[in-house]
Amino acid sequence: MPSRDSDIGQPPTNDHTRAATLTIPATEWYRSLAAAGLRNPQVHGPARYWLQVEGSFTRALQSQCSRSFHVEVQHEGFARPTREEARHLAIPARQVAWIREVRLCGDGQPWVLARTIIPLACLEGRGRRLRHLGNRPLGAYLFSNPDWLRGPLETGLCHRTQPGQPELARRSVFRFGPRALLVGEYLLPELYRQAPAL
Ligand SMILES: C=C(O[C@@H]1C=C(C(=O)O)C=C[C@H]1O)C(=O)O
Repeated sequence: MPSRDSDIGQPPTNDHTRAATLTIPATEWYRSLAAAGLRNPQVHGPARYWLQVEGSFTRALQSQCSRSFHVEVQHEGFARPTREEARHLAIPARQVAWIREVRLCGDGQPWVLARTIIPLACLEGRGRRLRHLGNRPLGAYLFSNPDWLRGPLETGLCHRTQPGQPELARRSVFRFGPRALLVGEYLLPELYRQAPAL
């Protein structure tokens, strides 16, 4: 079912700066790349590798960098997920979650915008660390613990309101027993319009 992402804490979209284009637009999610491809064949272009890469996305981005990789936190804190996100995670619609929005930057440039919804149940015990990641990539936490398992990857088509905003996205739920968190990764054109990935 198509859904809308929230724009929690984002700068106004009529601000014609690069910062304003680095926001997450409303996105429709599809269960497969093929299903999204019927709507937008771009998913079969140079972005395809990034929409499907398995394992740590951070690792994949790091191997594409020639100089450096870093994470820039945009917003982090307790807030309400969108209704669709809450439904997807099977949490009560009004319950707050820890919401983390970051830019994943390669060679000094933003390549990916990421939005992660971390329900309260994930923040207990060792999960307390999830509130204190700062500029350390979430992937390092998730992939250092083999108990966290990723569910199927969905493909997202974004409704851009400005050039330079992400057009294509991917997301998946990570589960550890009864705990589940939702990671969305929105690809900026700078990532896949450069030299072809692997
Ligand atoms: C989930 C991963 O973590 C990456 C790091 C993120 C963060 O630090 O917030 C968010 C999305 C990811 O692409 C990964 O590396 O696969």
